[in-house]
Amino acid sequence: MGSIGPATCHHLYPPFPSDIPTAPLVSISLAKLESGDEEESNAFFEACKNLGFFYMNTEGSELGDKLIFEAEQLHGVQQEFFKRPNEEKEEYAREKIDLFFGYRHVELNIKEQDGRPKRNETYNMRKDDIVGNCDPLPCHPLAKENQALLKNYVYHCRAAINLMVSHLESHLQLPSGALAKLHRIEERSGDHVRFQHAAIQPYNDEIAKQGEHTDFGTLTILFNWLGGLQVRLPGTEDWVYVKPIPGSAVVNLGDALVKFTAGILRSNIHRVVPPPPPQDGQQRNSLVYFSRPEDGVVLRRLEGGLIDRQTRTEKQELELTAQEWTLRRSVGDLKGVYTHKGGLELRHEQQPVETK
Ligand SMILES: O=C(O)CCC(=O)C(=O)O
Ligand SMILES: [Fe+2]
Repeated sequence: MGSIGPATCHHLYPPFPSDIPTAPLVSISLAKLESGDEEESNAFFEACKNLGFFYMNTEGSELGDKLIFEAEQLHGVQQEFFKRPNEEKEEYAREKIDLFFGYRHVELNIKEQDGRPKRNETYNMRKDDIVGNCDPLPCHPLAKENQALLKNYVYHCRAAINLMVSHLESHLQLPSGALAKLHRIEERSGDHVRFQHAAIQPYNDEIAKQGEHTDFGTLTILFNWLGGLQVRLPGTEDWVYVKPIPGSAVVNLGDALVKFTAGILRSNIHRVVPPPPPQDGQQRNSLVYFSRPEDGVVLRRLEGGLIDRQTRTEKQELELTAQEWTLRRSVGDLKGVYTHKGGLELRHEQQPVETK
């Protein structure tokens, strides 16, 4: 026991404060899920129903070690990427290459030392390009140079996701493969790796509100080196920080799993705000793997197992394919928050700046 996993660079940043309330995420051991540990699997399912967020502790798992090692490497790549001149990054702007994949920035009302507006930035890299499912979109040279790393990272994230999906199938008493067959890696989907960058900025209520969201897809694997992620605790209006833990990823569930399970599982509302002091003088980068059902999969309740015991609502929900759902949620008419029980809560005032 107590084997030392790959080194992380959390210690290079000021520490996360010890005197603020934090979100009560349970920690689920990847190694125990891999070995089929029943108690751990139950704890995992409870977390998926109750908060929709948990830590995935990678300790003692070979797959986990690979994920940590690669996430640290990609963290270095993203830091280098965001330092590149704006004009260079903008060559891969989503406006130029794709509605959803590519580089995007949002200018803030505050300026860098050189007088240019500060920006929050994202770079979405499509899984299908990385694993070779289609003709790739143009991509930044740094992504090209790190193609092998990105590919390994995608496969390892997907291995962890497939494992979690198989535990979900068994708890939901669905036939083995019922969810997995909607998420085949060789099929086109909205899965992507995202580099994310937030400039040093003061807390702004308006911006914080605009960023409130649920993720659209299946499972999200997130690596954070600084605080800033907040979840709203179920049944309250309280936003609390998620403390980054070296050696653990944060995993959260997306809307697709809520739809498939008629609300058994939870995609919890969350947002990103500036890191809490003493981390507030730092630029913040996070690394996200979003998994989504295959493009053609219609998002609606599945048949069978525990799902059949869920009440059927009168309200006719829109039945869209995963691809339509993502586009309409991100750049179309369905922006807002998908709630656990109540369906889509539209927020028309929300800018299409944060796509999940
Ligand atoms: O940066 C983070 O910590 C979370 C990002 C997030 O929630 C998202 O991109 O959907
Ligand atoms: Fe998110």
